[in-house]
This record gives sequence, C-alpha cells and structure tokens, in this order.
Amino acid sequence: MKIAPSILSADFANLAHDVAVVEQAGVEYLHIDIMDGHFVSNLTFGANVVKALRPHSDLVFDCHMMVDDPTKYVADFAQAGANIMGVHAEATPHLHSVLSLIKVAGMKAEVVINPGTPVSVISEVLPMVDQVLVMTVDPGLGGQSFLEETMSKVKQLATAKKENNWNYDIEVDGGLNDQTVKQALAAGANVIVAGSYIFGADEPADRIKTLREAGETQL
Ligand SMILES: O=C(CO)[C@@H](O)[C@H](O)COP(=O)(O)O
Repeated sequence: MKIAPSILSADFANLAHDVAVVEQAGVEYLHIDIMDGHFVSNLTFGANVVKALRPHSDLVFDCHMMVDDPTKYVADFAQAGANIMGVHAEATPHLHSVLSLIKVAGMKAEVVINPGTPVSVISEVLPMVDQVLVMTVDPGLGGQSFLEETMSKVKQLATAKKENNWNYDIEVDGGLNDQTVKQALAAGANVIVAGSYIFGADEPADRIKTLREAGETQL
C-alpha cells in the first residue's frame, strides 16, 4: 500500500512545511492536483509550483492533470520534476499519444477515469500504462464522499492486470479515510490518495499512521 497525500487540502501558504510533515511521516507519494478551470471548474496550480516544491522533497510527485488538452503540459511537468503524470481519458481524443509522450519525457504514465467512465474506454492503453487512477469522487473538489460503486472498476482492473501480467498500480482518489481504505484495498487498489483526511487533521502524521494500520486490517 502506498499513501499519496493530496496537497489540495494542504495549507497553500505553507506548502513546503506541509509536504515535509507528510514526508517525515513516511508516505510514498505526493499527490498534486492540477486543475485548469475548464476540465473542472476549480483552478489550482501548474508546473511552476511543482518546480518550486521539487528541491524540498524526495517524494514521488504524482501529478493528476484535471486539464483539457494535457499534451501541451507534458514537457513543462517533466522539466519541473514530476515523476508520474496522470491524464484523464475524458480530456483527450489522443490518449495513446499523450501517454507515449509522457513516457518519452521520462515520467511514469497514468490514465485516469471519472466515476461515470467505464474501464472499457481505457482497455487499449492498459498494456502501456504504469498506473491507473480510478476516481472515487467526481473530480474538482476535496472533501466529497467516497463512491462505493466505483469499486467494481477497481476489481475489473485488478483482474485484468493479473490475467494479462500487466504492471500498473491501481490508485484511488476521493473520500478515502480509515474506513473506505479497506474497501479500496480489498477491491485491489494499492495506491491511496487522501486529502482532507490527512491535511484536515491537527496531526497529519497520526492520520497517516491510522490509515496505514486500517489498510493492514482490511476487510
Ligand atoms: O482529485 C481530487 C479532487 O478532484 C482529489 O485528489 C482530492 O484532493 C481528494 O480529496 P479528499 O476526498 O481526499 O478530501
């Protein structure tokens, strides 16, 4: 199980501090939500913030691109120090092309699907991706409730991975806490994004410990 705190719920005025807190608590990834105000109505940050954080952390920077036309951001995010770049299947008709570009640029390629998008939409790119992100809420905001019905897609992806000897990690994002993590891991996810559960607490390190312990005693 890898834990990926989402900085969407961190203190934007003290980002480097908040990143250091979760890094010291032993997480594996830092989940960075990039929103362009078009693909989703919210607007967050771009490659400049990834570049500014890079010298402050050795964590894997897992960039979730909630943007239209993701191709145009690949070079900037690679140069900024992103390690994983996730693009939404719903955001581009050129999914294979942009995933290839991400790999050529030296990053791991991730494909992302919204709660309303079936796994069949991404079946042709599954052999080439390093990670699949199943959104467990509709993208755009932190603090929403986990959509249990998305677990059938996690199971489908876990089965397809096993049957075909594919290599992708399965990430889930939205409404993850010490209860929902158990369902996600039982379904076959192995990368857990959590924003408000971790950064909304007075002691984020305690929440990370609780999340990991809950995962170890999954359903
Ligand atoms: O991508 C998103 C939201 O679009 C997420 O990464 C959220 O940041 C998760 O927040 P919580 O549901 O964990 O509060």
